[in-house]
Amino acid sequence: MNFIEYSDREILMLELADVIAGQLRSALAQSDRASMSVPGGTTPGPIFDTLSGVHLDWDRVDVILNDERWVPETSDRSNTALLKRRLITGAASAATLVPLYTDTPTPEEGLDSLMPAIDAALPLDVLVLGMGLDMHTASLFPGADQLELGLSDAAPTLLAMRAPGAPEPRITLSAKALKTAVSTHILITGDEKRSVVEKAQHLSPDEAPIAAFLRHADVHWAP
Ligand SMILES: O=C(O)[C@H](O)[C@@H](O)[C@H](O)[C@H](O)COP(=O)(O)O
Repeated sequence: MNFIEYSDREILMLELADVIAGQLRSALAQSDRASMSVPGGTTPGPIFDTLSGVHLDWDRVDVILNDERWVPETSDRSNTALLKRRLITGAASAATLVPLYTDTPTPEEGLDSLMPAIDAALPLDVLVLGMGLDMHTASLFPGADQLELGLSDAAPTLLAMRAPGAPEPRITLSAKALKTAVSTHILITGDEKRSVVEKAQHLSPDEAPIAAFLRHADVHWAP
């Protein structure tokens, strides 16, 4: 992994937003459309705030979550609601948010209707991943029911995922779909996540799913 250390979180978020904007611009210079996949959770909000104000041809950009909790947008656990509030707004409101949730009781029932639009937006130009202290990324959790398939070369683009560490059922892009990205950034903060990512380098993806992405990733860290 290429580990990049910043003096504080504010600088990390501003600089990474700038890098991502540059990579989207280059992709748009070479192609009609560009695509980016981003995590939900608590860490990336400030990057979304900055990116949403950046001027680029957002109407040619597809944005896809890495994963979603199977909850409606009214829930404060909804990653879709987070993106609508903090990324798909301002200048970036012209971007297309490719849905990763539909109103069915289970993610398994939503897969078939969501998959075609995600497939159409692949391969990814830019991938941003988060990481949990249990070494999960996207909803590829250690011990998850579909982890083996989610990490395999035979994986479909999307999978439903249930895991002891996840409070609700999830839907996630597979490692194979996420790895289509030209550029991969892993965004982590705090001392605990730094030691976890260092440890993950020496583990296999079935123990530490983040390890599936480390080799070709820039890992961005601030205390
Ligand atoms: O929906 C999610 O939970 C995410 O996509 C997930 O993979 C997240 O990136 C990590 O859990 C880190 O989350 P924090 O940033 O909240 O620590």
